[in-house]
Amino acid sequence: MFDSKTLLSAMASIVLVRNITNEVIPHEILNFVQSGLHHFCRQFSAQFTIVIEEFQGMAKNQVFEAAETYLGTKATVSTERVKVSKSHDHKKLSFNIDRGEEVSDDFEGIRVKWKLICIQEDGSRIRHNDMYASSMSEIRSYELTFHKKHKNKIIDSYLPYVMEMAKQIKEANMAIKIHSNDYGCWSHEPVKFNHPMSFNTLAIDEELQREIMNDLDNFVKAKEFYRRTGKAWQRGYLLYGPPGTGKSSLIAAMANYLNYDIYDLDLTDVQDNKILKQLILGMSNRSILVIEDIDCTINLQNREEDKDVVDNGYNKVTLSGLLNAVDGLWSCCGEEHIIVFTTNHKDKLDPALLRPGRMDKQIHLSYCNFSALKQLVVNYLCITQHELFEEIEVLLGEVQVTPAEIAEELTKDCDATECLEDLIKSLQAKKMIKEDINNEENVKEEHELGSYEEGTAADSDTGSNTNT
Ligand SMILES: Nc1ncnc2c1ncn2[C@@H]1O[C@H](COP(=O)(O)OP(=O)(O)OP(=O)(O)O)[C@@H](O)[C@H]1O
Repeated sequence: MFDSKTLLSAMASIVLVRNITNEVIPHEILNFVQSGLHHFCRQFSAQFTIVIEEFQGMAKNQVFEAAETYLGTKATVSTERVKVSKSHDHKKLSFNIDRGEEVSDDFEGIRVKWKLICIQEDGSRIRHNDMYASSMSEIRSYELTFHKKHKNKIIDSYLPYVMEMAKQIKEANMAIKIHSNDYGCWSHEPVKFNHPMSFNTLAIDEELQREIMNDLDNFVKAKEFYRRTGKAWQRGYLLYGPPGTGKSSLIAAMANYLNYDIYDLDLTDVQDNKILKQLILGMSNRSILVIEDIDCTINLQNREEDKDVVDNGYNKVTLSGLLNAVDGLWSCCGEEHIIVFTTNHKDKLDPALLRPGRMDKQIHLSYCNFSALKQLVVNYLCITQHELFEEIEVLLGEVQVTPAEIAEELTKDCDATECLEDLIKSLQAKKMIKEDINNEENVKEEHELGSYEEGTAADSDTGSNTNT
């Protein structure tokens, strides 16, 4: 056996020979010999390697980007070293494999190996502990290695799978943004959408909630359906109901559920139809266009008035312009668009806006029922049961109260019982007002009826007199 001295001197000799070789033999010749050797060995190898470089000319290689994202989810499992980062735009931490690290993955029973290779422009490899390697001059690539016999499967199925998975991971990790329009274009710096409303906290009828969620699920999966039927991949929703019944809250829950950006369009700030079209074209895929209080938006009530609108030179967006932008030829330029109109007065809208195909789903958000109340109590008071529930349920059947009004009562700074007692008092007060109004109306009706009867009695008296 070797003693440690012999071993040390052997290693020192190897290093010396390597250094001398590196210095005496020019770099180009060394590279040539190395690659020749690799080529020779590859002929006898059962392995096949695909190289995925970071850049394709000046442009980023999308396969590299996808691999980077996809491998981030594998890195924490199968490597000993990972890089971690988080950008402002991301919801969660991102993991990446480090230089020279290897990650294995299994696809339909095939084992593949990924390795991140970093090479400096002079051709030397950078390892993860190369502290002084300049990142500016490094050329990165992934090597994907697997058994030769799986070549077709990896190219035809595995790589597309990696691309698709990366897309999904990216979309799920992107923070939602809310965009607003200003001077004819979307703001350059959209705001991070931090609205916490979700379908778990939204207080609406359970059945309605299930229906909406199913509708959204089906929409997201329906790419092939829209392609087959020749329709733009978009869906229109009309949310209508009194103020404070949760129209904006539902939009927030939809955006959070789908992880879609929101484009909040203020039509009063859009100068004409052309700009409106540009704004809609400027939306990204997988997003929700929101036009709130459509009934209050000037000049949109009636298509007949379009001519006057153009003439008055003030706000030139017309109903036809809006309808064209939303479902005309240009609407097909984007994908996965949801368009939401809200109104407190559905009856004021032009029927053209409501026709099937434009507003695929019309959702009535109404006053609070008992199931919605229970959700609000869970949200605000963190309780699911209370002895006062029975009384509240009866009162909710007798008065109309919006979720917003109830939320206000439940956010008062007191304990659960006090809050519910206050809520009962406010419901009783509403009930009394309603009864007073009803009484007044009854008295008025009786009075009118009395006058009418007196009048007809007088008429018939006169009539009989005349007849006689
Ligand atoms: N269905 C609901 N579930 C939970 N909270 C609700 C609901 N409806 C209203 N709220 C509460 O009331 C507030 C106002 O509701 P929201 O803005 O969603 O109503 P809206 O119907 O859009 O009103 P408006 O027509 O005035 O725009 C919300 O911030 C939320 O706190």
